[in-house]
Formats: sequence, C-alpha cells, structure tokens
Amino acid sequence: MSWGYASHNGPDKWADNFPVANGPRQSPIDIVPAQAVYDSSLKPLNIKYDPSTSMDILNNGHSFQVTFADDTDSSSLRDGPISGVYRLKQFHFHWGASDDKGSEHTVAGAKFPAELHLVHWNTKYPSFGEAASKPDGLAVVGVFLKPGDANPNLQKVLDCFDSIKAKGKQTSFTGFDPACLLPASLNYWTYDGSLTTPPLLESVTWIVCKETISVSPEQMARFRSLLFTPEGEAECCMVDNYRPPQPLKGRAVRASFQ
Ligand SMILES: NS(=O)(=O)c1ncc[nH]1
Ligand SMILES: [Zn+2]
Repeated sequence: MSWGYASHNGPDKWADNFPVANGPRQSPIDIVPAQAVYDSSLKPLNIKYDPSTSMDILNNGHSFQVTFADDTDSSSLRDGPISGVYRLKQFHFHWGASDDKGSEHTVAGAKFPAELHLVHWNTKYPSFGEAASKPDGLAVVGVFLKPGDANPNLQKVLDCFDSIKAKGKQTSFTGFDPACLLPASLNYWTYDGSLTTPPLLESVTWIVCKETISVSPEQMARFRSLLFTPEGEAECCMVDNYRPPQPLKGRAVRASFQ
C-alpha cells in the first residue's frame, strides 16, 4: 500500500509508516503574519537559475514535477536564511479540487488554490538523497497562486500536460527558466520544517514568499485534468494533493520584511 491523498492512504494515515509525521518540525504550517518576527539579519534571497538545466516534466502520481540537472551550481539558491549554496533539483505544485483549497501553507488560516515548491539541496552534502536526511539539507521556496489573470509563464508548463496526463508519464522539458514563476517581490517568511510528503524528513528550511503569482480559472482546470492513476486504470483526477497545516510546536516564524 503506498501513500497518497485518499481517505485510506492520505495525510491522516501517513504516521503509520512514517512516524516522523508527528515530529517536532513538520510542514506545512499556518503562517500568522502578526506573530512572525521581523529579523533584520535575514538577507535577500539570491536566486540564479540557468534555463539550460531544465530537463523533463513528470507525472509521479502525487504531483507533476519539472526536474533539473543538478551536477553543477548553475541553478542555485544562496543567502536568505541559509548558508552556502543549495542547488535546484525540481519544482512541483499542490492544488485543490476547487479554488477554496489546495495550498499547503496557509496565511492566517487563508488557503490558496495552489502552491509552488522549488526544491533545493545543500551542496555541503554529495547529493539530494544525502542532504534530505540532514537538518540543514534542503531549502524549499514556496509561492502561493492566487486566482486572477492567466499566467503566461505558467502556461508553458500547462501546455505539456496532454503528454503527462497519467501517472508515470514523462516528457522532455528543456529551456525553461523557473525564475519566471517567482513573484516580483521576494519578501519571505522562513521557519524550520520538513518535506510535506512522505518520508516527511525534517530537513527543510522553508522560505515562503509573501507575494503571490496569478493563475486563471482555466489554468486551474488544467491542473485538475491530470490523473493520480496510470494508463489503463480507472481514472482518478489529481486534485487535493496537499497536506494540511501541522502543529507549530514552539517554532519561530521569521519575516524578512517589516
Ligand atoms: N512538498 S515538498 O516540497 O516538501 C517535497 N519535495 C520532495 C518531496 N516532498
Ligand atoms: Zn511540495
């Protein structure tokens, strides 16, 4: 039985196979801006991505992800709340069956229809796999999607959904610069957390942007046209692939802005 987002294998069941699900630094969380502490020592995010590192786009049965070549530092994240260089490995999204839900982090209880995650690993470790088990191993930049005008940069990703509709489908996706998915302002909240999917490893420095990017209703419909299921199986729409907020357990959330 593998994990998923249904009632029989979803977030409430993950602790059965992944006991860290009840750990001290789980993600996502509800971010309460009024309780975030402004930290003037936090640096601006230093993000440099090289479009030639984008490789392919895959439906992995939980989300879709765009994977990057991470054998050099050419697509990486520096500064912000982290030390050293973290390489971009992949980005993916989480979304809902309707616009009233879908994000993993919430802001003073407010949910967004979708959330983008850009996953980076600390190059002080030899690989993503190694880094994923270390408390300072990963850094994920989160961006909320807000209903509004169509997002032309997002459309480039959505246009190849016909070739990755079912679980396991993959297609080439080169020359894409994920920086075009970032909001104009890189003001952020940051806290120590975890992967929001099994194995839920407590190795993530979360960097959640305050500013949102736009997505149109038609574009949200495209997200919801993907399938959790492989070809040949009864079709199950890929929707509500988000984990709800987890207990803060005394953690501080810092803000890079006043
Ligand atoms: N959703 S997440 O960014 O915490 C993640 N990345 C890889 C596995 N899970
Ligand atoms: Zn994610």
